[in-house]
Amino acid sequence: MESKATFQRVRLAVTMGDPAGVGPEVIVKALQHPWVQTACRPVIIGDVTALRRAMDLLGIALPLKIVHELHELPTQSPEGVCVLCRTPLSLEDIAYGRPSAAACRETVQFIRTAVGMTVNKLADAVVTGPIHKDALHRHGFPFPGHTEFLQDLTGASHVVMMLAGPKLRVALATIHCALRDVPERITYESLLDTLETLATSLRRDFGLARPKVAVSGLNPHAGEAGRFGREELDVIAPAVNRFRDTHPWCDVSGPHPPDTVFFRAFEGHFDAVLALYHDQGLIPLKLVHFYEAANVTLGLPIVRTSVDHGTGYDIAGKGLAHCGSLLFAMQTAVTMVRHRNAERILA
Ligand SMILES: NC(=O)C1=CN([C@@H]2O[C@H](COP(=O)(O)OP(=O)(O)OC[C@H]3O[C@@H](n4cnc5c(N)ncnc54)[C@H](O)[C@@H]3O)[C@@H](O)[C@H]2O)C=CC1
Ligand SMILES: NCC(=O)COP(=O)(O)O
Repeated sequence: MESKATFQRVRLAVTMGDPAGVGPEVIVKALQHPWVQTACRPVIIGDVTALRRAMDLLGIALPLKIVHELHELPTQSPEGVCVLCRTPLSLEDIAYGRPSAAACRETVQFIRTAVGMTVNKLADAVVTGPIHKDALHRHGFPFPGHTEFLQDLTGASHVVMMLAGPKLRVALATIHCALRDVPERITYESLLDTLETLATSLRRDFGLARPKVAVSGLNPHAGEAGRFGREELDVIAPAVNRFRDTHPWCDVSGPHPPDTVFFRAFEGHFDAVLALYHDQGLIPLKLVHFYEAANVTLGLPIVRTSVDHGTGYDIAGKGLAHCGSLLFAMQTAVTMVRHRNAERILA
């Protein structure tokens, strides 16, 4: 029989991501970490050929417990690493940096399977490895990325992308769109929706009873009283004021000058910054936390975290990829699951 501590390990459905990228390598490296052995029970959902190739590359021999169907998943911690691999790919299918149609098809199935497992309580959270968006799109994947695919799979009404590191959390008001489309996408209503999802998650998933959220401005110096742009006066400040009035439990402020708000958050003044577009938020985040940050989808009925990096085709197969982001993504998922469980018990 398993000890109580083992029984309470959080079950993570970890997708490999693109087998032609760094996903398999970072998984093999992360699985060796002592924290993984004690705090969680990962099931790797991916391709066993790619996993074995990564182990050979790194000179790391992990005992594998390979299953092909969900009903074969062990109900207790198995000896070795549990891998769910439905259709093994050939080495030709997964040449580094050259994802085939078969690999792209499987990559999407990994995500679908992990979400299904979590929705059906066979896992407590999904942790995703990196996918190559352009490769998947070329093979018919209709979503911009995981975030929108997971929203569709779970029927969530509103989701927000947040990247979280040890000292800085950055949520995004817009995600994958051209810079020229950003201003028109930042509306009073969209900001209120994003703040609602962000603040609710900081409270529920991260245990912050009164989260401090800073909203960034869009223009230099947050518009300098309208001289460098009017979005702050016309849209952002009214939304922040409205949210503050209706959510006394959230300490929301802004719009702040974008050039200093991330530094202030890094110094501990805020729990999260709401950035208005992808690179406004992710450049500072990755500058300070690239090897130790997770991407988190807020607003889903399930917990989902991810690595913060992409497929790294330029280094795939060289053994250079750092596994810190995957480890942090797994740790963040465990933290979120524990907070959600505690809330359920208290409710
Ligand atoms: N979580 C996900 O699924 C993500 C997927 N992507 C996708 O990945 C693809 C490639 O995107 P890029 O912009 O080139 O970003 P990338 O993160 O793959 O690579 C950027 C740079 O970081 C390095 N790098 C990446 N992962 C690393 C690791 N674990 N350790 C050390 N260095 C690492 C690469 O060698 C490269 O120099 C794109 O299709 C993009 O959409 C990008 C970010 C996240
Ligand atoms: N820049 C973050 C990113 O591209 C990850 O997107 P997603 O696949 O998690 O939606």
